[in-house]
Amino acid sequence: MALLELDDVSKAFGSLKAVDGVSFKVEAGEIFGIAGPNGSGKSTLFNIITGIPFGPDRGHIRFDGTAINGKSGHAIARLGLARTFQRETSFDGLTVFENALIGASYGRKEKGAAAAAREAAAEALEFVGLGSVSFGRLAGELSVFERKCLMLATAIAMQPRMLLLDEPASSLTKPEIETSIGLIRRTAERGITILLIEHVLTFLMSLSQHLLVLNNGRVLAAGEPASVIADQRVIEAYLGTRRAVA
Ligand SMILES: Nc1ncnc2c1ncn2[C@@H]1O[C@H](COP(=O)(O)OP(=O)(O)OP(=O)(O)O)[C@@H](O)[C@H]1O
Repeated sequence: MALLELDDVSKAFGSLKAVDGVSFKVEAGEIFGIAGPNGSGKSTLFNIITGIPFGPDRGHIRFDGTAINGKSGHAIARLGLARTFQRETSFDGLTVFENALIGASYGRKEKGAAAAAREAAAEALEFVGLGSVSFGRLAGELSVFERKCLMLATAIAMQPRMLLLDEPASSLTKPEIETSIGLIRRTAERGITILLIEHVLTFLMSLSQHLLVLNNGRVLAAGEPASVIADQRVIEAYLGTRRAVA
């Protein structure tokens, strides 16, 4: 059984069909990439999967067999589905550690939860390379790359089964993108299934086992990444020219 399954999912804003009859499955343990031109519906798709800030108008979404469409964002997160955002989001007036602790504390109610949350926050920050600045820096003082790492750490500290990453490479330099690729690969090696939206095609190609391309809210092509980017419809709609693929 797939970990995440979308069946004929749609979301409209007035007459604009932002996501239009999208179906796909993500298997446990894989990195599944989603590409598409600006405005093709990628972020809306993440919004309706996570219920933040809204669910789909129609269609079915199942996470590990449980129907999640119509559930609140909190309920979906508690099932083990975490996300990051396209823009770096953090509580800028709190320390790096306090930010990660918010993620780590989420939904924990067991005995010793506070200590376990602190341990999870510290481990996640160490994992993304922010261990040394946990207490000495406010989130608002971090660079764009560090803020993206903090978002990732906060999500990992929630100990999710699946992580939705919205354009993790945007605004990063080439060396930062390389570091980010390694980090996402190692996140998957922790057993976290990853659904990844990205514009940077090389980023998607080097990470994804499956690739899906959206255009005008619909699935244009899906499957093994090399064959998807060689698809003439994808080249025309998303990349513009054959040269852009190389
Ligand atoms: N809350 C909203 N209200 C109205 N229209 C919206 C809303 N959110 C998205 N849209 C529209 O839905 C379409 C899909 O937007 P979406 O942000 O999902 O695309 P995207 O593929 O993520 O684009 P980008 O790569 O530029 O982030 C766009 O036309 C956008 O303007």
